[in-house]
Amino acid sequence: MSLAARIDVVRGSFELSVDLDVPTGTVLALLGPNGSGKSTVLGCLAGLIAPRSAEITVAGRSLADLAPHRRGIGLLSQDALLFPHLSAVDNVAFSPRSTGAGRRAARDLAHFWLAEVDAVELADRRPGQLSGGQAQRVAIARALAAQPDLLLLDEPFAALDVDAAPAIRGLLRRVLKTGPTTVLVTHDPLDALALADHVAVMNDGRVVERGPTRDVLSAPRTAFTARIAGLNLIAGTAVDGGLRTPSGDVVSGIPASDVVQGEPAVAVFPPNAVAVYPHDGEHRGSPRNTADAVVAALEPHGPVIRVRAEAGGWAHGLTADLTPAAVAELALEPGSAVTLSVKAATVSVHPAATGP
Ligand SMILES: Nc1ncnc2c1ncn2[C@@H]1O[C@H](COP(=O)(O)OP(=O)(O)OP(=O)(O)O)[C@@H](O)[C@H]1O
Repeated sequence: MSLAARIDVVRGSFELSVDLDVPTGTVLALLGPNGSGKSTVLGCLAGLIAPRSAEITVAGRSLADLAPHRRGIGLLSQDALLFPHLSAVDNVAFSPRSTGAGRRAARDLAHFWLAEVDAVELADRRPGQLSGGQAQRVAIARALAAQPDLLLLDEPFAALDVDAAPAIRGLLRRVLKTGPTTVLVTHDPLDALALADHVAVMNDGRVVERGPTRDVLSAPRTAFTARIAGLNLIAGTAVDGGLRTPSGDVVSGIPASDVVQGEPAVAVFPPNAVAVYPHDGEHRGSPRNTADAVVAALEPHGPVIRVRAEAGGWAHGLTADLTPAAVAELALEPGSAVTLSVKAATVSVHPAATGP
């Protein structure tokens, strides 16, 4: 059941215009910052937000003029939204019942889906007796028991605590392998990497980059996507063995096979590929990928400290991940003068995006 959608929406001063194609049985992640329009897209697909104009087809069936409950769409949001007065199994049985299944058949189906999400032992509990993670398991079973043609997931881990989220992510990964065509809204690139075949990166109501998840997130072609993916990105023009920035610096790296010299290109590397030295001139020996900079900010980032640098040339805005011990040893603080060094072997060079 493939999805093809072209959606135009106006909400106050916000205008959104996107088109999406999701092949049968695959997962598309809509990735983007707050307010980029991800939930608006889901709301239009589900029929909960009226677009200015929209063409939405699932398996060739046009949905745009159908009421929400006639669209064959399952929606899972951050909150499980179970019926509080029904047991878990009756919550799951509700959708097959409402599409005409007999009581017995609906219960059998509900037990099957509760087993699929490792929640059989929760069958007789009311939602008030479930943890957030348990309730979300039941909600996933309920969404899948309806056998939707299209499944919409709206930040399904956002309301879970850090211990529960990985288990539910793993569970969804398992059930979506053979599951319906799915659109997942998230602002977390990890969710996209774990669950989605393709990703569409949204900013300000537009898709700014799209493609296979791994390709987009490991080799972003726009600064915007690089920031979301947590990577450093330098734009310029491809030259032999790297790229030349607008200020004339050459950044050495390993060009991808589709890079054409003289064409716009981007150099991409992770923050842990950036070495930081005291600014003593010692490391100037390397002819390229070394730059003087000033520490602009230091922020904890999981187990490491992310250092953001300011510089006059190509190194402006770079981030480097250091251990707390290294930050202490270098006595880094905002304003510290440093030298940054990026090994060419860690820098990949790709063609720059030419548009969404
Ligand atoms: N009911 C509304 N009326 C007018 N504008 C709205 C309404 N709801 C949302 N918006 C605006 O639409 C834009 C997109 O919001 P949307 O919720 O789709 O973004 P999002 O990418 O899902 O963000 P988040 O990650 O914060 O959920 C925002 O600028 C928001 O202010």
